[in-house]
Amino acid sequence: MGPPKQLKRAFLGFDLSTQKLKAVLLNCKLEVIAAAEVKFDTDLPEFRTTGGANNGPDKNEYFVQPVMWVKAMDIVLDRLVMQQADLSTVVAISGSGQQHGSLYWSKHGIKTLQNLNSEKFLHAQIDDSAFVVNRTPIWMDSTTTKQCLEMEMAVGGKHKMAQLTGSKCYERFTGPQIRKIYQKRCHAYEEAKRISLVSSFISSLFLGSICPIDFSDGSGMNLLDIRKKIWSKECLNVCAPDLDERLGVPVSPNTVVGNVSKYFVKRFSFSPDCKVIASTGDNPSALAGMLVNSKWLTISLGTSDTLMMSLKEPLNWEEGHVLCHPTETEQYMTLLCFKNASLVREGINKTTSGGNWEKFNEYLESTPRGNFGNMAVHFNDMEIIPRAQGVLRFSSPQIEIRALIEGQMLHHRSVAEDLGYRFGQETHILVTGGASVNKSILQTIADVFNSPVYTQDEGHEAALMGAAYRAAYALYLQELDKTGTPLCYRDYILSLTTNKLNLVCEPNKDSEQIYAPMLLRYREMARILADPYK
Ligand SMILES: Nc1ncnc2c1ncn2[C@@H]1O[C@H](COP(=O)(O)OP(=O)(O)O)[C@@H](O)[C@H]1O
Ligand SMILES: O=C(CO)[C@@H](O)[C@H](O)COP(=O)(O)O
Repeated sequence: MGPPKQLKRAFLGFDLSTQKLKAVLLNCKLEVIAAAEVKFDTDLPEFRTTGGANNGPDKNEYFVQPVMWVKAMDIVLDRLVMQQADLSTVVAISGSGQQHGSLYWSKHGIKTLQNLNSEKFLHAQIDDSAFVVNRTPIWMDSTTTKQCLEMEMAVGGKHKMAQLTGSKCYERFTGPQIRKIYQKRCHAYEEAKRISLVSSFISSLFLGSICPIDFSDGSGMNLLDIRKKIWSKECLNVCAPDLDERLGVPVSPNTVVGNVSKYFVKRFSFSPDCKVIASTGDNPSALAGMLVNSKWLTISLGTSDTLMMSLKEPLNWEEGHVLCHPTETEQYMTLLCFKNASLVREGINKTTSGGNWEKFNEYLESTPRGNFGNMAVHFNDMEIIPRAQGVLRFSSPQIEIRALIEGQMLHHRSVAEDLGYRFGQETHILVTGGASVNKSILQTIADVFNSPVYTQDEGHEAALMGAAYRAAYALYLQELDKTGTPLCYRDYILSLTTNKLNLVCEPNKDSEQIYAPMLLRYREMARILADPYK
């Protein structure tokens, strides 16, 4: 006799971020029982990505062929099966997707998705013909300045846009990107029957039909009224015609959107009762995976560096983003995103240390905090806040590396402080993402922010864990006796698992003394580089 049925329940989470597709299978105690990943640059070289993206012919143009993500899903599922993962025990699936990217489904693509043949790979069916745009814009793209201005002007200015949607128009946000496609490729826009975000695309694959967009990731589009949680008619009208029918109705991130499609039942032995939950953006998902209260500052060092906090009420920020919260659905979260992040660190690691992070850290640690006042700027790509491009470098590897890491963290702190954040010993910072394994970088964060830095014990990134946790919670809500009062997300997840936090670094005593004057100088440097237009 096997274990009782209840104990065999498993939750499956995906994270389709910039550089990889990751999958994790959790048991009923939310312990990891299998995990797999597909790295786009090396596992799918035929798509010729660098850091998960393709460069377009225009300056600051970035795209991805959506079939790469479909193929990655075939491979990651096979890799889970190769680890003997029993997918028949999965009771709920959810995902986390890089934010803002959009996929444009053809009529044929939607029909194919609804009638998948389980004898074949997904990518052999959901191929180029499933999408009317095969160079799908991703978050790194910043070629929509014109569309941003047009949209802001039409709704009454950038403050009005920010008040309504949580952000002024940003080039990578989906609304301006959709408008650009409508203007430049009008025929393709007309042929697009539905538009998915990367997150809702993940759930669509499992559902076998187009899945709605959730409020939280939907807040990264400049199209959603974040207070009413419906598409803003004003924004839709200034973006592109008949957009509401292409987007569908937005839903709560806790929504059970349906059962897994027959394709997965036949090909991977999923139970026909397995539920598909709306997926969300990777930053909201990271916040869901971190399980800390609203007093914590959370930082993700993925391809982008992001700073996030939970919020009870929306703020009216001039810069940065306010999104609907992914788990406390009446609440909000703040997000600051910096584009020149891991890929810049990786580039400098290659040129100074032959790609060896240990050597990189030796250089970093061989220089004193404050680096004799030397601070670098590495806005290789157009930075998001401020909108600035330009580089200031140093010749010795020791000075160069400390100037880079301190410069990046000073930049993050100065932008956050300009928006009203305050940091100090009472602030607690939890860090996740690929670069969070690097203790020397974490020590620099502790010093520059003058705050203790923690990591989670999971061994897997928060965005990925957040996807599987959210699947478990949405199912709990659905299964709950209608008369019962549900636990909130955090209490429910913490009733099944503990949040093991490791204190990794504490700030040195003289941190504030060293970095306060550097912060002032850094602000000035970033201001000089900032594009005068915005
Ligand atoms: N030891 C390390 N030190 C610093 N950065 C690292 C280290 N290991 C991995 N990284 C960085 O992590 C990044 C990938 O992070 P990840 O969170 O997986 O990205 P994403 O989720 O955006 O695909 C890489 O670009 C790499 O530079
Ligand atoms: O644009 C944003 C957030 O607004 C990025 O943070 C993307 O969501 C990509 O995330 P990572 O791949 O860096 O995690």
